Amino acid sequence: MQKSKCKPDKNKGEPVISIQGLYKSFGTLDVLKGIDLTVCEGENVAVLGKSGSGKSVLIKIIVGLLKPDKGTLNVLEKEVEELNGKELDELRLRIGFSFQGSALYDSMSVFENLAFPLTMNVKHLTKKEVESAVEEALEAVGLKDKAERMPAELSGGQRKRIGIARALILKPEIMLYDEPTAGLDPITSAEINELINEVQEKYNTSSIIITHDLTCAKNTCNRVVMLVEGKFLPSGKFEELFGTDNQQVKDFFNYNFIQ
Ligand SMILES: Nc1ncnc2c1ncn2[C@@H]1O[C@H](COP(=O)(O)OP(=O)(O)OP(=O)(O)O)[C@@H](O)[C@H]1O
Repeated sequence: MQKSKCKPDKNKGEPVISIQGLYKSFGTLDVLKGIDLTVCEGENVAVLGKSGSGKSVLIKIIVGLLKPDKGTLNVLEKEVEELNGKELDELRLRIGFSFQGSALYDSMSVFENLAFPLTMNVKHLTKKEVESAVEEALEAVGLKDKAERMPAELSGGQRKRIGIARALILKPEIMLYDEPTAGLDPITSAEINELINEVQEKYNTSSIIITHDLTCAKNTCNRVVMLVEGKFLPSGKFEELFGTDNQQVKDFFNYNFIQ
């Protein structure tokens, strides 16, 4: 497959996600109707779209959890549809997923939550190596002192941070954030936005950030794409999209509060 070029940011590198002509339907419901998307190394891209527009379906296709009906999908130089189960698992280890609800194991301490994906996926690590990897991930999210806490003892913002630390523990090349600021107050949301930017800088991750939060999109993303009726509107910097004449974009922006 020919890779598309990245233009938006002069500092950004080669494409790490390249999607062309992607279609997905469920029965008579046509969700994705010819999606093209390129995400470059070190780039943060926000995917906006109203509820039910297909953002999660797109993410699931990217990580191989759903098969597209048509189209090509290249992730980290792998043609996803050609991978067998083992190869898909290997690819997924290079992708960090920050879930909307943080998805921590309630019966495990913060330390155990972070150590778990590491010991499951990397063989022959010493106890000391696991401890130092957990410590580094906790430090990256500013919660080094919370290793012994249980998830129930953390605030919503702290749980989000731990969820991000867990996604970072395997040093992913791509981060997928699903509504990273949902349910958080404006100050905590701003802290999470800052953390997303720190992760991008420190780990040089490329990210897709699914969000309804326009402040999050504005403050964390190099580029914004908007999913409308199964297709992406032309992408651009946040300000370009904000200033557009397109009525669907204007409606979306009018309905979503921006600070
Ligand atoms: N496995 C599935 N089987 C049938 N329909 C599905 C399946 N997964 C998603 N859908 C449908 O596809 C559409 C898009 O769903 P999706 O979860 O991607 O929306 P979304 O944009 O992420 O919404 P939200 O912002 O509310 O999370 C919805 O109508 C949903 O019901």
